[in-house]
Amino acid sequence: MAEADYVVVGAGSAGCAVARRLAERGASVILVEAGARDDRGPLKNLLRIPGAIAVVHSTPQLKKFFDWGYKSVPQEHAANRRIPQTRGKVLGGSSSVNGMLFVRGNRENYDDWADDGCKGWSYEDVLPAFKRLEHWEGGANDFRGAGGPIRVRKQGGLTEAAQGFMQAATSRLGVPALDDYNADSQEGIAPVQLSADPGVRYSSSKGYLHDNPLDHLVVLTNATVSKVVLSGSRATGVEVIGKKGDRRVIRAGREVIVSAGAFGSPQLLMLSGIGPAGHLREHGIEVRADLPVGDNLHDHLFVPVSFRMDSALRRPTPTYFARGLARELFRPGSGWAGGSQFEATGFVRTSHAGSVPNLQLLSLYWVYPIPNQDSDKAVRPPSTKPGQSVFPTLIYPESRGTVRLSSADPLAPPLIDPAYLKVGKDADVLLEGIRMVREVMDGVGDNQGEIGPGQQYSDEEELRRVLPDYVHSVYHPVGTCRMGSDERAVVGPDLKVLGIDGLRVADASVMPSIIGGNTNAPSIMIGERCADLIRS
Ligand SMILES: Cc1cc2nc3c(=O)[nH]c(=O)nc-3n(C[C@H](O)[C@H](O)[C@H](O)COP(=O)(O)OP(=O)(O)OC[C@H]3O[C@@H](n4cnc5c(N)ncnc54)[C@H](O)[C@@H]3O)c2cc1C
Repeated sequence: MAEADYVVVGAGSAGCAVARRLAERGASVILVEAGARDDRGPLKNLLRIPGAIAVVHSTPQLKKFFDWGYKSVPQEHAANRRIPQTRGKVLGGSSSVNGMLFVRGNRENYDDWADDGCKGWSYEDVLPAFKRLEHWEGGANDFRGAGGPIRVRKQGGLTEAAQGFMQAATSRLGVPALDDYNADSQEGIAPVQLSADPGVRYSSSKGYLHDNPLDHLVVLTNATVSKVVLSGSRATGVEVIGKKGDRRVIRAGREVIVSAGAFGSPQLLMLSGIGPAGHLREHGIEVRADLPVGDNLHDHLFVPVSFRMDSALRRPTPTYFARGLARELFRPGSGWAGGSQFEATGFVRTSHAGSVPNLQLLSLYWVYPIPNQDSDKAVRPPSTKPGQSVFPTLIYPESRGTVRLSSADPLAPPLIDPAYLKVGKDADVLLEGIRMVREVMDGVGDNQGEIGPGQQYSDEEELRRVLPDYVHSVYHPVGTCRMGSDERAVVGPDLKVLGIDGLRVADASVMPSIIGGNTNAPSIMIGERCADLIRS
């Protein structure tokens, strides 16, 4: 029987960081991942070349190799849509398939966590981990780190369309042009920062596993953990199902760390008897700890507002993409596919903002499918001519949903209900965001008019009526194994599962409330912090 000091479940953003940092201290570690390797095989370039990810996401035949394939349950307040819940199922997890935007969030987010029962997670507490995980192209300073595993740089070569958006947003919204939104203040507009080198995605697996491999960090792929093995109230290992359906147990001498993500972690805890007692009994699962696992699911939402602009340059056609990718294969980092499709971002205030900006704006050289990506009737791409989209993004949703088991079968997908737009204020913020984007982009550069949602929806009430069809998930689910100190908590501030020894959760699922920005860097930070906590 295989055994290690620590068994880490899930080689995603957080899991790679925890496993690496524990192994660096000399501990034996087995990292168990349900997906395949990302550094071998004929498809590896699709994950390495930054711009290739757009091809993966728009080609179902390719996406199925790297994605769990989840969809939400029908969303009552979002036109009953089953909205895709894309999650990386590959080494690196979602950091291998994401948009590479590197954003820490607002410093107040972490102070709020600390005030909400998460002692040790204030901004001052988490800053050292954020600095340690990165290699920032600008070098180390009071806020940024150098020499860490994840390379971070600004997107270069911005199109004129993006520059026009940035200038108009700063002047019309009265916010500063920022040099670094991951430094002292987030409020303003700036080029995006990417977890990438020119031509190379810096997923968690690339930074923590492949760049400087450690012999005593054993990585198992194509191995799905079906439950945490408990002896009384102590976790002693995990049960793993191999590619051919074979089952075996891997023992953990010291601890099991679950880093299976905001859907995988609650599902695995529930399969192991840790979750809402009534729900577990419905599925015939013996209750080991009655905890609110799977509650508090929340996610960011955006609405693409797209404009026809020749200055956005890129053409969403297969030939254009094939040429761009071919060029990257021979000269990495030399063309548009060596970077991201996202160009600029910003954090601004709607009338609903409290003490921090509550709307993220994101620009990319791309026109989005209309009305959405999951509709059978979607027009994709709506134009083969160049265009720019600006996303007003709801970063502090008030709606809360759940993750539940559909079955006690560990290979069955969980029931994911983000309850999008359940709280009316979430729609109000998005509608105001659309209005702001239209004001910013009015007459900018060579803007030839709005393609989507379209000027036919200029009336506010009309736009409110169709909004449920136009919202997209940013794929930032969090909160389902909430960290805290009260009855809402699943893990304590030390990330230990309450009532169970030798078991921690470390990934986006522990966030008590979502941060104001993209969630990859914070998830890696949680992995780093978990390793710190185990040491102390
Ligand atoms: C399409 C997309 C675009 C995104 N764009 C951005 C972006 O540009 N910037 C940003 O900051 N964030 C982005 N995100 C979000 C960000 O990537 C995630 O928040 C982050 O990766 C979450 O990290 P995690 O460690 O919680 O989970 P994950 O990285 O998802 O890792 C979980 C891992 O656990 C594995 N796993 C699950 N269950 C089991 C099991 N039972 N047994 C074994 N292994 C298991 C999974 O296969 C996966 O590898 C995006 C996400 C997606 C999907």
